[in-house]
Amino acid sequence: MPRPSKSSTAYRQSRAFHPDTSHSIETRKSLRTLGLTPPNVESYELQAQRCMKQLESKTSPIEKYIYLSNLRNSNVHLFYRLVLDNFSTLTPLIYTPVVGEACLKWSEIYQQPEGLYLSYKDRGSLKEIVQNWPQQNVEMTVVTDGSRILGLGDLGINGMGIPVGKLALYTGCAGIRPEVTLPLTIDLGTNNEALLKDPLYMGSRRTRVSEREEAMFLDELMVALNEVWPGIVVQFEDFKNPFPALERYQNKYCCFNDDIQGTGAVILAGIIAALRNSETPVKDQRAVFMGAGSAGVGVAKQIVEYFMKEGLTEDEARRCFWFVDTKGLITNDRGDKLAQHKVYFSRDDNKGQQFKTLSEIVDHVKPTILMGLSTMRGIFNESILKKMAAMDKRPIIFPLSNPSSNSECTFEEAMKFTDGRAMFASGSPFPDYIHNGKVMHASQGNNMYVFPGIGLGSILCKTAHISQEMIYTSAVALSNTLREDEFASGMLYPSLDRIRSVSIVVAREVIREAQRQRLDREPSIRNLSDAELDEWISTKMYDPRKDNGFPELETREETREATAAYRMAARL
Ligand SMILES: NC(=O)C1=CN([C@@H]2O[C@H](COP(=O)(O)OP(=O)(O)OC[C@H]3O[C@@H](n4cnc5c(N)ncnc54)[C@H](O)[C@@H]3O)[C@@H](O)[C@H]2O)C=CC1
Ligand SMILES: CC(=O)C(=O)O
Ligand SMILES: [Mg+2]
Repeated sequence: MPRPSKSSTAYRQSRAFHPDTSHSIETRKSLRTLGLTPPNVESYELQAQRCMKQLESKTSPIEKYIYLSNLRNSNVHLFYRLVLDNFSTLTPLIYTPVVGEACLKWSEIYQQPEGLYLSYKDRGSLKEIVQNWPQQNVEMTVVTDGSRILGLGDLGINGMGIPVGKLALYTGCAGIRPEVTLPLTIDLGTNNEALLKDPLYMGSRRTRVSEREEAMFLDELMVALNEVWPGIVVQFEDFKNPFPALERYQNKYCCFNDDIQGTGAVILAGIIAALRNSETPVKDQRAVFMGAGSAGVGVAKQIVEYFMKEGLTEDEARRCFWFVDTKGLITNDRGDKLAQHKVYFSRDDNKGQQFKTLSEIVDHVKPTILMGLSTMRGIFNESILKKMAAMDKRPIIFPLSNPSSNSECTFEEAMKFTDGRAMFASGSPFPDYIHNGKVMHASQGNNMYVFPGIGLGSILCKTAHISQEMIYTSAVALSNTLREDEFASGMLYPSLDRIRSVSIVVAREVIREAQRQRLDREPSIRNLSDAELDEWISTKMYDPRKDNGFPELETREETREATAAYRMAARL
């Protein structure tokens, strides 16, 4: 992941160069931007103060989202510096939950493309269109078909907010340079009636293509991306049915599915931490999963792997899980044809009984772990939470659906109805809650803790593909970053304020696993110690605190070239 060289090409490729009030007079002179900004040279602190004031003046979350999008598009370095310095405050505005609202309103709030759109009617020419992207070098893309955006359903191309938000976190959390990231939305139609009728909707006005047509489209896309940018890391995001693509591509290209694998890894890390506080041994854990989709199954499979490492056979591990979907508990004799991904966890020990409601299922299973990946706000109601608290001293309760409006319960509900005993993690952030005079902090079990490090590690070691072992390793690495003081205060994940150092550890361990499996193609880092590797990784990370858009240049020729390029990029 090379930093842009000081040459003009790289600078022409940088996304958002605008005259910046932090540029020195010398820089302004050499850029010939003197006079194009107010005269004072400002410190970052002053710029940040103004930005935060403007942000605070916006009264609704969506207005704050729009403000921050405009800032990212007009002064990328200032935006990322602000994000890094105010991570916990700004992440909910650029990612979940507010990105959910942004996607719902995308047709109305649209101001700029934000990424690349490829339509079904473009098939046969995907490579040509991909080459229209103005950056020459792209190393990381997040692609969605918009068919399952968070828990909000099929939003068609309005799902673009998700690749944009995820890639902003790649830059914020893992220092992947913004100009090498590509938000990508494929427009394969939508089955969302309201969108099809909305005159402002900007996607194809057709229902979704068939699974087979989508598969063929993705085949062409993967070839196109890899021909234009060999080795590009592809993150699949928010596909309604993501399993076939993952199976087809995971050993062929450098790619992974965030909802299955990233979520699996991050929740495993939370479970590893929670089990340290549980009095129930691993072999006696019983997990009820509300929701049997890509995330639910991805999470459970990852935990099965962990339980096996803890000494259980695969069958013993698999039997610790009970899955619930819209039709109730998933059993072999329920009478419907199960989707392929549900078969592995389907129960055969229900003795002909069928269980429909979560309440019945909780009574039947007596779970120690309750996972929510169902998009069903409030399904972990007072009665369910009280049952969990009655059965276990420290019940593990993870309402993971996004955005907050879809969460199976809130932090407050979980604390109130379990008398503050639940070990809790949610997909979207929840405010602190005071229970019996003690401030309780909600852990956020969101894949944002791992995908940036997985992507960074994969890019840096130039892995041939992203193996399941690399994903599993990322979970263990994340769990190892939780400090004892954090754990003692009830947190299951490290503080988001040190997400960059967490991402370095995740990236390092991902690289180590790629090296063990000989998937890596960066021999120069094979013999580094962990400390040296961490240092090397950190030198490769974009740091907006050190980069305000224009480098110190050594020669007159470099300055002349970079100036010309800068002016072109800024359309000056
Ligand atoms: N915390 C995190 O990092 C992540 C959270 N998620 C969230 O998890 C949720 C699910 O995502 P996916 O599994 O990818 O979606 P999906 O569409 O593949 O699966 C949803 C599952 O929920 C079940 N479901 C829906 N309504 C139900 C009801 N009334 N009763 C019982 N089950 C019901 C469906 O049958 C399906 O099995 C979404 O809200 C998503 O935002 C997804 C990935 C990561
Ligand atoms: C976080 C995430 O990937 C989701 O909710 O889909
Ligand atoms: Mg997702």
